[in-house]
Amino acid sequence: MERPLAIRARGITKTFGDVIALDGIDLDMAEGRIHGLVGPNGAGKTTLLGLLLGLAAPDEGTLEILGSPVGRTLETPDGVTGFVDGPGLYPSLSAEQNLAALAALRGRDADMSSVADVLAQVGLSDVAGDRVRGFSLGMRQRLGLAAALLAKPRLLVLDEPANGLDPAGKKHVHRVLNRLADEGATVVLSSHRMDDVEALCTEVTIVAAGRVVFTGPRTKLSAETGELDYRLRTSDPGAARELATETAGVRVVEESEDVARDDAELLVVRASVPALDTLVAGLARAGIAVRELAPVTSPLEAAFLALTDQESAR
Ligand SMILES: Nc1ncnc2c1ncn2[C@@H]1O[C@H](COP(=O)(O)OP(=O)(O)OP(=O)(O)O)[C@@H](O)[C@H]1O
Repeated sequence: MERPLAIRARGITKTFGDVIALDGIDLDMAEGRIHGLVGPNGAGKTTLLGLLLGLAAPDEGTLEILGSPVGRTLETPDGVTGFVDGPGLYPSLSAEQNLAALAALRGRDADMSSVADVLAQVGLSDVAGDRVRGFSLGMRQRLGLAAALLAKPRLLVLDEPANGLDPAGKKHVHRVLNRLADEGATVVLSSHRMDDVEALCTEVTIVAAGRVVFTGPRTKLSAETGELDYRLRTSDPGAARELATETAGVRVVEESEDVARDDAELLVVRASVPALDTLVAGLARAGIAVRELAPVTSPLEAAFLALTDQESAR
C-alpha cells in the first residue's frame, strides 16, 4: 500500500528580487521516511526547508503539508518542527532551561522528565545544567534537535543537522532520526555530506538552480549510475593490473584525483557493475585475493555531480 504523503509540492516558486531561489518545484515526500535534500551551494535547499517550516510562503504553486494545504500566510500544521540556519537558543540559559523555555513558548508547561528524556536521546545529559554560551557547534545542533523532539514532531525539518558533530554525536543524531521515522514521523534534512545521506536517507531529492533534478529512492539513483571508479586492492597488484587491462569494459585509471598517489599497491579501475563482476570472477580464477573493493566516490556523490553538472550546463 502506498504511504500517505507528508509533503506534496506542485510548481513551487520563490524569488528574492531578481534571484529565482525555487523555480517550479514538484515534490512528493512519503510519511515515515528520512528524506535527504542535496544540491550545490545556492541551489535552494534552505529556501525550500524554510517554506516547509512556514518561515516564508511560496510566491506561486501549491504546498500540502501533512495533508493540509498551506496558504499564503506563514503557518504550518501542528506537528511540524525543526530549524534552518542553526537552532535558536538562549546563550545565557542552561540546556534544560532552554528546553523548558521553548516548551513554555509553545504553550506547554515544561515537563522536566520529558526534558531529561530528550537530552538523554541526543547525548547531552551530562551538560544539562551548563550554559549554552559555552556549547560547541555540535552541542548546539544536538540541543536544537532535542528541542524539536520535545514538540513530538510528525514532520521534522533540519538544515545541515550533522554540522559540527563528532562521530559520537553523529551516532546519537542518526539513532534519534531513525527512531522517529520508525515511529511514523517524516524527516527532511539537507546535507552536503553524501556519506551521511547514504547512511540515513532512504529517499533523496537533488536540487540544482532551484529545480528538482532527481527525487526518489536512493537505491534507484545508485542503479542509474553507469560507470564508477573503484579502489581495488589485491594480493598481487601487478597481475591484477594486467587482468583489469584485459577485461572488456574495465579501464585502469592511472591518475585519480581522489586517491593518494603514493599508494602503489592500490589500483583504480573504471567499470560498470557487470564489467566489474567479470573482473572479480577473473581475479578469483587466477588465485588473486581481493582485499578491498569500493567506489572511490559513492554512487550518490557520482550521481550528484553528474546531475548537477548537467543542470548547470543547460
Ligand atoms: N533572504 C534572501 N534574500 C535574497 N536572496 C536570498 C535569500 N535567501 C536565499 N537567497 C538566494 O536564493 C538562492 C538559494 O539560496 P538557499 O540558501 O536556499 O540555497 P542553499 O541550497 O541552501 O545553499 P547552501 O548550500 O549554500 O546553504 C541563492 O541564490 C541565495 O543567494
